[in-house]
Amino acid sequence: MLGILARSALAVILVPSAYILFGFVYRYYQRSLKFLRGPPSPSLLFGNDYELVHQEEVGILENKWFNEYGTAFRTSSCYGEDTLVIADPRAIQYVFHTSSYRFPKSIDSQQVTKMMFGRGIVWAEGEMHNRQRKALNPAFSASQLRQFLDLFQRSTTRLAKKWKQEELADTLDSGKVINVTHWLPRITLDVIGESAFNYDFGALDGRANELGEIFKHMFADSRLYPQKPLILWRAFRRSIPVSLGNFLCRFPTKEEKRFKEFSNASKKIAKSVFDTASQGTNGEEDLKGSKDVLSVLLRSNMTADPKKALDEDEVLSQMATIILAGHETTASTTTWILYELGKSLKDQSRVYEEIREMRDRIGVDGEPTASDYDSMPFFNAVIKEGLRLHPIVPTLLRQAAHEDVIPLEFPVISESGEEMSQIPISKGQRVSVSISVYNRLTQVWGKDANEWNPERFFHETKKDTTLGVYANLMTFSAGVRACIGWRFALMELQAILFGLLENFEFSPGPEGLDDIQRVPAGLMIPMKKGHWQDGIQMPLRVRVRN
Ligand code: HEM
Repeated sequence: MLGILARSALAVILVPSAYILFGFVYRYYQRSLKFLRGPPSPSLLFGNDYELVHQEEVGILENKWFNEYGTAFRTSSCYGEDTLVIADPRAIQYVFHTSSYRFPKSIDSQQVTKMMFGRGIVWAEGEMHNRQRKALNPAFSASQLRQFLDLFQRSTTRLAKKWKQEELADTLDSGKVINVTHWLPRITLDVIGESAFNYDFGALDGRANELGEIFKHMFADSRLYPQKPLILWRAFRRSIPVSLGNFLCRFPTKEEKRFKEFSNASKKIAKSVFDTASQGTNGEEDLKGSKDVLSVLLRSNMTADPKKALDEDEVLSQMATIILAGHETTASTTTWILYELGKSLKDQSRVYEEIREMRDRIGVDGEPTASDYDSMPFFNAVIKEGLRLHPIVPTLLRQAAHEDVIPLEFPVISESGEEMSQIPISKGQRVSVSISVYNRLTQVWGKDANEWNPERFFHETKKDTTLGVYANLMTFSAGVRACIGWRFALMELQAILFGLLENFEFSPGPEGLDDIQRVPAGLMIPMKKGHWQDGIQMPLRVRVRN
């Protein structure tokens, strides 16, 4: 009996150890990028992974390494795996535009996105992704989005009113320091509730709701500075056969349970709206007047070839996806733009001048149209510059579906001193695409690429390689799975920024803004140096304009 137990225990220890050892050897010889230069690996077990996810601010290490090794280099990952890190424009164009689905998301990204969003568009790959994207496209067309403009403007007016009546009532002249990250996600959550499925989260009114509670600090609590065992566990799950790794995802870690809770809660809300919408007796007729994303999706689903229509779980997963992808992203981007304008009062005044001119043109009670916003040159240059310097998804992970050769615009020097203008990779190679570094490449954006300078968009030179969906930036990603909501986000940013900057002036509080850090938590979130226990922070002095 003891013999059987001892042998079983030995097997439990030996089989995974042998597997890990085999993985080390296999990866070392088969998927090696040792011909490329890169930083030394500080640990056999963790490679550079631990220091990368524990850096104080997003991109510090990557920037240092790009300066040292060029726009493509190698880092070591857990268990001896090599990762190819790229910020080279042609390489990114090849991976995202040219190769279509040949560089799917890495296994670990897929595992985490499934926990967060279910079987929705962010998780789907290949043909399934193509089918889901086609079903969602009509809901994000330019004409459809123009109908949301009034919602963006109404919500901004409500926030401005709230600040004037509650936060700033007794401080009309001097203003008051407000943590804007407390407010902006509330307005974007309300906007996404109404635009995605005609649902009132009541976040701006401070109404408690299950989703809001789960979401509070979700990224900071679950993705910020993961402990060593968690890093090893995730790396183990991605390096075993996919079906086994996916099976292990049924036993989520404490952090991952938050993602699952979020996904379940948002699907629960979407389900009630979905049931009401799909129980209408007249089907398509009942949905005709509704312009929210869910109604448009259900309408296109009813007319689609049944083989291509989305099933109920897929529809609900899209809603969970849109709630998350569509609210925190826009709120954070607005936060970073206000931060930059708080530091550069000269630029803020210039934007305000444009707003005043627009106000004179449209009258006191008028609201700008989409083309009015687009006609404000400096205002839009500020938005582009904010998106460039602060891409809130700083890195995307991909994995080669086949053996391949990635071309480079800026050749790199190999370990043996040769110039390389392309990089051969094996099937399964992990590729980490650094959006934050590409967006600051001096070769693309000029010598002052690390500085805030919206003017650069007035003197743009033709780029050798064009990328992304907007302003040659990678902030909304690129290619077949670029952000489907980029036009939505842009219009929402324009409406919120116009409304807030017309009513308020933003400046640094007494403690200044030097301590604000861009903390890596999957998304790039602002926190105060030495005050991480206080959560997400962007304290700005807000003064009502006379
Ligand atoms: C400033 C705001 C935003 C930024 C910076 C942003 C950024 C991104 C990025 C980088 C991706 C690619 C993710 C990946 O490949 O893993 C993405 C995808 C996506 N985004 Fe956005 N996003 C923003 C706003 C929005 C909004 C407002 C919505 C919806 C209302 C939205 C919906 C989506 C969806 C559904 C995808 C998945 C697309 C696909 O895989 O085909 N995003 N976004």
